[in-house]
Amino acid sequence: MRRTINWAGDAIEIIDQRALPGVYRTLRLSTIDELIDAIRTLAVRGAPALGAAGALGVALSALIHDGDENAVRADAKRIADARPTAVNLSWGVRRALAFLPDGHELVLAGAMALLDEDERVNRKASERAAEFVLDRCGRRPLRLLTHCNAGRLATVGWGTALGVVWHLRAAGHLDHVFADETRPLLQGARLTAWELAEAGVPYRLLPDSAAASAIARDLVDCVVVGADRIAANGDVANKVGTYPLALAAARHRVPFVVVAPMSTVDPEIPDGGGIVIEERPAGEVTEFAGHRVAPANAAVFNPAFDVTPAELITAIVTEEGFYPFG
Ligand SMILES: CSC[C@H]1O[C@H](OP(=O)(O)O)[C@H](O)[C@@H]1O
Repeated sequence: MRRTINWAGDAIEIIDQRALPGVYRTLRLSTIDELIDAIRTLAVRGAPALGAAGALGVALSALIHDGDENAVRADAKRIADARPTAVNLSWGVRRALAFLPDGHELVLAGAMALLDEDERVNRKASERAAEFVLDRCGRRPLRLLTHCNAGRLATVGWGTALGVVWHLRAAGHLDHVFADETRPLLQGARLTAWELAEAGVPYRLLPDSAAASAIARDLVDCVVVGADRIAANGDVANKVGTYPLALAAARHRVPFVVVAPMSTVDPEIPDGGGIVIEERPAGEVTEFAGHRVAPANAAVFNPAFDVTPAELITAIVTEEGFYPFG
């Protein structure tokens, strides 16, 4: 299956996620400005995919600026600053920068190693999470609820939360998936539903505001989501709307499981209070499909993420085990 992001000779190639589900197209990003625009407009998105974008961005800059390390480091900072919440973006930039003194070829090799590692790590983390879900919920056809898109489109390949779906489906233990549409950019309706349909997995799309009712009405066996930054104490930043899901799951004793690679853990941040939450443009809320749905100049609160406290999370599952360790 095609990677969500890859190197293509002298440019970065991505699946343009803004166009899905209606149009499947790829974009070639040949400049740093094109890459930064793709990150900011969510043509490429999702923490692990952003890690790959950061690493490949440094490789592209090293190719463009051939030996001018200061120019590459300036580009690297611009790339890392493109979106503040997912730790993977700056992590991917740092991983590639470590090879800068060795020249472009080795920077690219370092970036490609990160891409190769991503799918392996996601398969391991999601396999571990699927086993946890079966142990907790029973080895029977399960009804999962997920939020936003934490599938292969959010990673280089395979996915994190949706990686659990692939494992459970293969084992015969999946009934269906409830997919939150995930306003305002509709990653659930546009991307998760598209991935599930492509894979032939039964799903039901729901408004975010209906998710707590689905849980309250005993329609959900387990909530499984991804993450963008995990603080040292296990507080999790993820797409806005995750925190209320965790509240509803806790109230109704439904397991709430976070699946993420260790690269999404930020040990430098002691708790969720230190995670920078990206604020996005008002137009994402006041317009829908190009039509204004609110009064002109309406004041808007549009955080792209929220923080779920560790005490509301049943398990954070990584390729290395259950975080926090010990
Ligand atoms: C597997 S990371 C996916 C994670 O990233 C998404 O945010 P965005 O679409 O803004 O990049 C969302 O928080 C997902 O859970």
